Amino acid sequence: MAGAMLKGWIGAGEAPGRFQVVDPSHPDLPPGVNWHEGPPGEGFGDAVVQLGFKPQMLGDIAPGLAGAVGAETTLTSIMAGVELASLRAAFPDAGAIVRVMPNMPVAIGKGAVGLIAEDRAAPGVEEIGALAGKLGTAEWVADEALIHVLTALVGSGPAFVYRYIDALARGGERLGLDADVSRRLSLAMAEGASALAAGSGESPAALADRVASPGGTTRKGLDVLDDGEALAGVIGAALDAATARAREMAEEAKR
Ligand SMILES: NC(=O)C1=CN([C@@H]2O[C@H](COP(=O)(O)OP(=O)(O)OC[C@H]3O[C@@H](n4cnc5c(N)ncnc54)[C@H](OP(=O)(O)O)[C@@H]3O)[C@@H](O)[C@H]2O)C=CC1
Ligand SMILES: O=C(O)[C@@H]1CCC=N1
Repeated sequence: MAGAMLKGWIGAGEAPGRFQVVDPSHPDLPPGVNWHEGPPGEGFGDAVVQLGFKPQMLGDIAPGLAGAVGAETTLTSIMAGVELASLRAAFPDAGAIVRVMPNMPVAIGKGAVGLIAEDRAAPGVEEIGALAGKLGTAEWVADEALIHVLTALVGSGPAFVYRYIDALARGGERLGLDADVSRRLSLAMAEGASALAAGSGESPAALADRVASPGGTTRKGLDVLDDGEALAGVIGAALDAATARAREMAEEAKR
């Protein structure tokens, strides 16, 4: 995920030399990005430090980093579940702390990013919002419980959309289309429908009705999706499950 953000920032015009990656194994990095095996001996100073490893690794990795994170350092974390209080406990000397919840489309500047800060007024926090804005659409929330929801909606969301597109493609194939043709057209349809909705003043719900010509094909299909709130029910249940897992991960990070 952190690599996708790096790609997004460089694609948005940020100089690769601005970025320093700290990772004991040497990852494949875009040309010009700097790599370090460990944190700088003199500390991170006034840099923005983003934690991009798995939440389950916090307990192992934080002790080796915390000494390099001082009051001038702005700390950000993209870890699902790990709450601000857990980050503060692991990095007691950090300056501002911000949680950033991105998703994979940040790599092409089309991300959706949720943010919450320990203190919105702290120095360095506005810069994090501006950096997130370069990756797509960024929104601050004030209640940390909502970051768990955004983890499901925004972070996991692309996977749910990919399942939907895959189901469309498989449906087309079942009805006789060549598999590759069905996949290409399903993707193009989903991309076009999203782009049109994003640029329209109308809600997706209203647009769905506009596609449905009276007595036509779309209404018949919508009737299936809407019957007993079938689609809303299943998507809602997926969001519930993913949000519940984020909350569970928050508890795990406190142990
Ligand atoms: N995948 C997604 O769409 C999203 C993920 N997230 C969050 O992003 C984080 C990463 O997830 P994801 O990218 O899926 O998982 P990955 O396993 O792909 O990424 C983990 C990263 O951590 C690095 N890493 C491992 N050990 C260390 C270490 N000791 N010090 C520094 N870096 C280390 C790995 O580097 P290497 O490969 O070189 O070992 C790798 O780049 C998680 O916290 C997740 O919750 C948030 C939103 C969306
Ligand atoms: O699946 C996960 O836990 C991470 C967080 C959101 C997307 N991927």
